[in-house]
Amino acid sequence: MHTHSQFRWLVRRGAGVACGTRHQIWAIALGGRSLVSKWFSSSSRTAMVASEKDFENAVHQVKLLKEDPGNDAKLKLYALYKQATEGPCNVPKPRVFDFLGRAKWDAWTALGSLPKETARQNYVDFVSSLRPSLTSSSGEGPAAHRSLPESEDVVVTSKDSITVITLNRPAKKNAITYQMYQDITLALKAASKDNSTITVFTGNGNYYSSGNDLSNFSNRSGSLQQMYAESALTLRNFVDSFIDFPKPLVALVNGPAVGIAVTVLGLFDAVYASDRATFHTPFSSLGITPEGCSSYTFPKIMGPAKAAEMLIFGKKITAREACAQGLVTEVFPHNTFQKEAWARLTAYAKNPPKAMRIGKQLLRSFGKETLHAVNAEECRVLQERWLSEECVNAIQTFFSKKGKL
Ligand SMILES: CCCCC/C=C/C(=O)SCCNC(=O)CCNC(=O)[C@H](O)C(C)(C)COP(=O)(O)OP(=O)(O)OC[C@H]1O[C@@H](n2cnc3c(N)ncnc32)[C@H](O)[C@@H]1OP(=O)(O)O
Repeated sequence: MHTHSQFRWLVRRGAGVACGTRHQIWAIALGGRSLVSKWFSSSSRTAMVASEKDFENAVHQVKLLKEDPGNDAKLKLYALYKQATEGPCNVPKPRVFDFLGRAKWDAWTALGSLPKETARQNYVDFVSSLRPSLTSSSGEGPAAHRSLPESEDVVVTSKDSITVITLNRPAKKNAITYQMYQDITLALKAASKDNSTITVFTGNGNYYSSGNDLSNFSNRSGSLQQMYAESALTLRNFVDSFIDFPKPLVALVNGPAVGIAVTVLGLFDAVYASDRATFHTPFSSLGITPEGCSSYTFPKIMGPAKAAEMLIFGKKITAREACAQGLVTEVFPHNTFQKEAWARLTAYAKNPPKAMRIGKQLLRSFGKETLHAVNAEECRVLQERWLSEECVNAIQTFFSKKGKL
């Protein structure tokens, strides 16, 4: 049996505007029914119908809000979410002193019999009207020595027309937290629009990354199903941002790489590795399954047998083996790795940026639809695996210090 304390999820930021209970973390000043009616009379005219995916994405975007959008907006989001997912208000009116409950109930009730599809579309439209404040931490424009101001764990800098995204949790071997998935997604979105020519990924310290932070699956209240659904969506958006990245994307693998830090390498345009790097995807021993589109890219890159050895049997390979199998572009001696790799990148970054971008498009765009489908399926399967006894036991074993790789 799983207990909630085993799985309490570490969410550092306010999270779901969409969920009724989470709204209670906001001190909502009373909006009143007339104000609520005004919102909906203006937005219910929309004729388009948002897809489930658009809606899920909008819900996810709201969780990434960097700024409080204000009480009116939060009530509007709440009401539209409830209408889109449950239909017309179906709960009793809260008591008079339950101000917050009343405000929410009023907002939802004011939507009357608005169809679910229309509410979904209005939610998506409204979220996109909030967008400027959603991405404020990773701002666009010239990439002159900027970093994500709120994130110490994912640092974005700029050098010689190259945007560098550095995983910066060396004490934890650059394990990727739930927040870091979101920060990286935002950093890639920003890098795709800034004036850099190439984007580079690397790690600070002796590890490139130990993959998913295994404490992402601990200490969270709420239902497991909801937590895993949110995680699957976050993962899907994270991987989508690699699939869709429009400029040359290069990994500088400075040390061992584990799990998702390895799998997404199949979506990079070049992978330069130190000879101290190793590549390990211990999914089966963790009771989970491949992600990062590796179930598709790895067999294509290295052939099905070598891919199975890594992804199913969890064989750890050296940088030289990874190079021989086509996952790594070139290996450098550790002592000269930074110097040699950066000399190469600085020279490449002087190429005409449009030509590089269009060249990448030609190489990659035809497989994109398949990659998105693979990503969706891998996330769906993982969502089920996270609930499995095999996975729960593996994570417990890691934290009881018996189960190191
Ligand atoms: C939500 C989306 C999910 C996406 C699905 C992704 C799947 C994956 O990525 S699967 C791969 C997950 N990663 C692992 O299983 C690696 C687990 N870590 C280890 O086995 C070892 O830590 C090591 C081999 C990577 C390094 O061993 P060692 O050199 O002996 O260093 P320590 O174990 O002492 O590590 C120092 C410190 O860092 C913590 N830590 C390292 N990796 C992780 C991690 N992945 N998650 C959480 N914490 C990690 C480790 O616990 C130590 O912490 P302290 O004891 O507090 O110092």
